[in-house]
Amino acid sequence: MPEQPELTIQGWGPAPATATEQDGDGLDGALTKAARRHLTRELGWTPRATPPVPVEEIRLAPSRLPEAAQDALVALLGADNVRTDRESRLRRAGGKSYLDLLRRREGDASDAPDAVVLPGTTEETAALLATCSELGVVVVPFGGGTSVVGGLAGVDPDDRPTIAVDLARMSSVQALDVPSSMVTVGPGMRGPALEQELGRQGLTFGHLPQSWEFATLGGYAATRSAGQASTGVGRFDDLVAGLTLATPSGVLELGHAPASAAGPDLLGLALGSEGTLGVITELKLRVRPKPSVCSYEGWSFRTWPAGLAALQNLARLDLLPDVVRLSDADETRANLLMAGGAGAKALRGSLRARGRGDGCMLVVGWEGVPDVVRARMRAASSLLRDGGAVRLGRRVGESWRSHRYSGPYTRDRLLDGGLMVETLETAATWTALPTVYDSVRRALRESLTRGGHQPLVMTHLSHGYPTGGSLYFTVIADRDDALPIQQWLTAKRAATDALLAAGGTLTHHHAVGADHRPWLEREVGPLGVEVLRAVKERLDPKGICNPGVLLPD
Ligand SMILES: Cc1cc2nc3c(=O)[nH]c(=O)nc-3n(C[C@H](O)[C@H](O)[C@H](O)COP(=O)(O)OP(=O)(O)OC[C@H]3O[C@@H](n4cnc5c(N)ncnc54)[C@H](O)[C@@H]3O)c2cc1C
Repeated sequence: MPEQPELTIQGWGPAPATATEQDGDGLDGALTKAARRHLTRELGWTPRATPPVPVEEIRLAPSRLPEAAQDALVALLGADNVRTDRESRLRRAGGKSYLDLLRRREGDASDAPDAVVLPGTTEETAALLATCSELGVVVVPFGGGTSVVGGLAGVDPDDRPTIAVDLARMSSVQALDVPSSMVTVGPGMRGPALEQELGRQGLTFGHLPQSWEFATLGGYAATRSAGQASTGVGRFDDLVAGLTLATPSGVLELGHAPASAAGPDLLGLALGSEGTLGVITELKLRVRPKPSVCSYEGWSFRTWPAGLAALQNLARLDLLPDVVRLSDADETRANLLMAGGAGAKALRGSLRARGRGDGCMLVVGWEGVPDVVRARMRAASSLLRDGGAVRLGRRVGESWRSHRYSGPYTRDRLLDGGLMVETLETAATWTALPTVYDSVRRALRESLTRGGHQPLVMTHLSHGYPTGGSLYFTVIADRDDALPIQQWLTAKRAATDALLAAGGTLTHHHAVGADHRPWLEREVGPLGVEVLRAVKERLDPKGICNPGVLLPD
């Protein structure tokens, strides 16, 4: 089993996230002077050190796992693979949403599992699920722990003991079928390790979400993730050729041939099942040759509607680049202020000189063989110019590419400095996108206005499709230190109601989890919920598989 770094308990990254106080306000230089000025002025925020409590002070209740149940699990998996120690339980407590981070930073680990178990094979996992079903022990599959929708909350209406099933022991490549461009992997494997193995054969998988360093392949399948290059390579669900799902009622092997007409697609039931039907124990994934050319560049539109119209036109003609990321004016300004340095200053100056203000930045990326990349770039560039865009060049594209995993590290520092920072996402048709954009921004601004100051709501469109795209909102506000959880819950409720009313989907790639499940019926209808419930009842009759997520109460 390859060693993979553990994710820190109270924030992001492999090292313990403790607030360092070099400049006295917890920010540790995470903001440029210009960005700091912008945030203090816009948000009415006073930078202040609000570090997390020391990890030793996080409150953890004693394990409720009965001794007989623990003995049964040890008999199945061996003592090393059944853990009830403090550190193992704390590391599997919840995910990495803003609410998760707030709780952990305040010293609350009430959502920690009673034990952590590590099965090594599909057979062991199936036996584990059957045993837990008999014993009435709730099972929460645990991949990388990067859920941002409360997917690991472990809430059980019957308050039964809960174990986290960590898939870390199943994290290697099991087979590589080069002629069929298919790799078989364990669900606990992470992207960097997979890319390293594939790279030796001149291959790549290419699924690159911002959580890439820590999230697992099983987690991507269970949540229907989308990576930054999904416009080109497809969503994670497009990349799954088959999988094995161990359930309390037996094992399902799904997806055999490259395509099939043998009835409805059961593979689709497992994708996005968020641990409610069982544990994904093996994945067959589509891979492709490593691109010989990767070309990233920046463009600028005068306005957000002009950018949307140009992307819609590219989508219609099947000319969307592999990576597409159009930032609105607020996100563009914030990114330029955050970038600092001579390059960003010069760029702002040049845009202003052309009378475009900061504009709306578009980052595009093309990958593949040189002739094809060149032809696609030429055709798309001509349409972007026709749509009013000016080319900013490769430096802008490469700068985005080299910083694309840094956001969550910066977020920890902003939380240390007294800010609220969270994201949410949706997708809508090209027709509905402008209304969804306006409605969600309005809802967030109205619900988070404090002391006459509105929050900063920054948006980008990424993940383009022929029929529409995904909108990703980042919200920054002065934190209400007295009621921080309530502050975000109010805003989240308002934004979710707004996006559904305007025609957006409940979630484009973060999944439903515990946080979105009250709205699932509005997305799939009452009959849709009943169908999902019926499937769960057949596969998991005792309701032990992650009961707190996906399906509404
Ligand atoms: C900073 C940050 C950036 C992010 N960026 C993106 C992004 O760009 N794109 C994106 O799509 N998502 C993103 N996410 C969300 C998150 O990374 C994804 O949802 C990811 O797919 C979760 O994978 P994981 O291995 O961490 O799963 P976990 O968080 O461990 O689990 C997520 C859910 O899946 C279930 N599960 C996990 N493994 C299995 C399994 N083997 N079998 C059955 N159920 C399982 C869990 O029970 C849980 O309900 C981001 C999250 C963070 C914190």
